[in-house]
Amino acid sequence: MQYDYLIVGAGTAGCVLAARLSEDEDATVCLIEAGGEADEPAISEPAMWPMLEGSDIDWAFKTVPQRHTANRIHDWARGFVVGGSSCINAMAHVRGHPSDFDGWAAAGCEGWGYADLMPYFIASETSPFAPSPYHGDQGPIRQMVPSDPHPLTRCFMAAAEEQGHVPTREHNGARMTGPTLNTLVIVDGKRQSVADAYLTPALSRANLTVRTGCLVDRLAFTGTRCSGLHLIVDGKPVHIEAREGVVLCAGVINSPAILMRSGIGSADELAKLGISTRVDLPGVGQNLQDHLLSGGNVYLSKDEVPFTQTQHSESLLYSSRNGDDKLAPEMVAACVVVPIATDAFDPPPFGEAYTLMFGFTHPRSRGAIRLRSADPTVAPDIDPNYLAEEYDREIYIEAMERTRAIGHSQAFADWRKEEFLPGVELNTRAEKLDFLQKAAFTHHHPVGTCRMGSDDEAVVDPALVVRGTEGLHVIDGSIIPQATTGPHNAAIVAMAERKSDLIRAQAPRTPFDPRTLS
Ligand SMILES: Cc1cc2nc3c(=O)[nH]c(=O)nc-3n(C[C@H](O)[C@H](O)[C@H](O)COP(=O)(O)OP(=O)(O)OC[C@H]3O[C@@H](n4cnc5c(N)ncnc54)[C@H](O)[C@@H]3O)c2cc1C
Repeated sequence: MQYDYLIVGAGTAGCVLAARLSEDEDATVCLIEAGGEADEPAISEPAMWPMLEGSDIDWAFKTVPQRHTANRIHDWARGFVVGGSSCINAMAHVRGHPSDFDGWAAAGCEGWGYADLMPYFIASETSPFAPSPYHGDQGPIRQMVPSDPHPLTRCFMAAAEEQGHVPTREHNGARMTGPTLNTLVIVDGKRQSVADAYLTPALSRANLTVRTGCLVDRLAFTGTRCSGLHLIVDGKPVHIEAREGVVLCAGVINSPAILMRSGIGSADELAKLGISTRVDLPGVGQNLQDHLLSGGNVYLSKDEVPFTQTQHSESLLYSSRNGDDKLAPEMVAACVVVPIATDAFDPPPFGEAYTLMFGFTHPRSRGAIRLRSADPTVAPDIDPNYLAEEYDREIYIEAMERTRAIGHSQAFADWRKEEFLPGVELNTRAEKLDFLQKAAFTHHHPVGTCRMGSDDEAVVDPALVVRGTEGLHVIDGSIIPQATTGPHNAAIVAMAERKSDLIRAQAPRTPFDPRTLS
């Protein structure tokens, strides 16, 4: 079997690539996915997303015990289905702060600054905020803002304002900082995955093939050129060839794992597993970083809490220490209309409590993905190294204190019966940290393990080609050099759009910064 392009992974990035590359009728494209079709009905029900964790469409990864979170093992969900993690995520559409992308560009990722990506953010969306220089109204990703917000959502935004946070119209426009309603990827009450938005409309093209149930083991090479893939299909090895190139879109855990199984990684580490080195690239799998949330600041409610009309979390508050929106906000808080706690605590029953979740946006701790075996069915070691850096611990404590102040505000007086978690005075720094170590959980935003850059440690260059190879591209959350302020789905879509232009040798869209208009 031979195609022009092989795309590994039908997740957020893979669906965009498959749709864009197959626009060229002369190019044959095969999209290869380990999971199955997205036929689980709960995928499209926005309120059901927490139930998808641990289900058949989740890879259900686990971290190694985390030294700085009470030696707890953290569950890491990742979509194992056409649509990937966009089928199981919380549907929040947050681009990130302009300085996130400008920081990447300044660090050697030429072409990936805010102005470079803005035309792609705009082209990828149909926004309720259009017309606006910040937004588009013709793109595949259709968004909404809750029209009848949950009563606790309204309280949260009023309480944040009471605490001095100036409201903002939306998170993806002129100012990110401040309480506002979440922009959500929900259409007519149903989740719109990136597969729904990009892949489904392209499926009738004769030059596009989607193969599900195919686990990519490793890459095939002719010299330094990546020329195909070795797959496992129904337990049997299958080889498939690429004339033009292979695009890895297998996500933050599996893209580096596939590279390492193919001999691209640290020569020393590969040798320990009996894998011969093709390219000695020690950066593969390194630079793992993730946003931590906390479950949390939980309150017992005076009245029964109504069930969500969307996905339980209709508002977000990004905030910074100095209130200056020119810099990326360091903290995030959200009002979730159900009780949320880790297994270190017994949460109150549904309907009787709500949660103010909080976290920090720019972790400095770095971890790694490491292969445990050359066998593709063995999950790698996942070590995010949570809270290893002092800055992360300090900002986490600050985020908790600021969020508790919001929770104790007058605006919540009609709902707040009592604080359930932490629920007691945490006086010393050690007490606060002890609580957070037990309450920490992932915000589901790991990135960084095939970092792009121009330096020797980078895995891909700014064209997103794996260093030391030809015809081998990576585009997914793994290439992000530093986490953005928000979740990453919107940024990965925009980056995948731009990468599609690069692969097709089309000139990238003209950079545009709407801030220069005001
Ligand atoms: C529970 C949860 C909630 C989240 N909430 C939000 C949110 O509200 N907003 C937001 O912006 N982001 C959110 N995210 C994060 C966001 O969904 C991800 O950052 C994004 O989808 C990642 O895209 P990707 O292309 O990097 O990888 P993925 O979408 O994970 O795609 C990778 C694909 O590759 C396939 N694959 C992997 N290995 C192989 C292999 N060896 N062979 C074949 N196929 C393979 C996988 O099955 C998968 O389909 C959330 C994530 C989760 C899990």
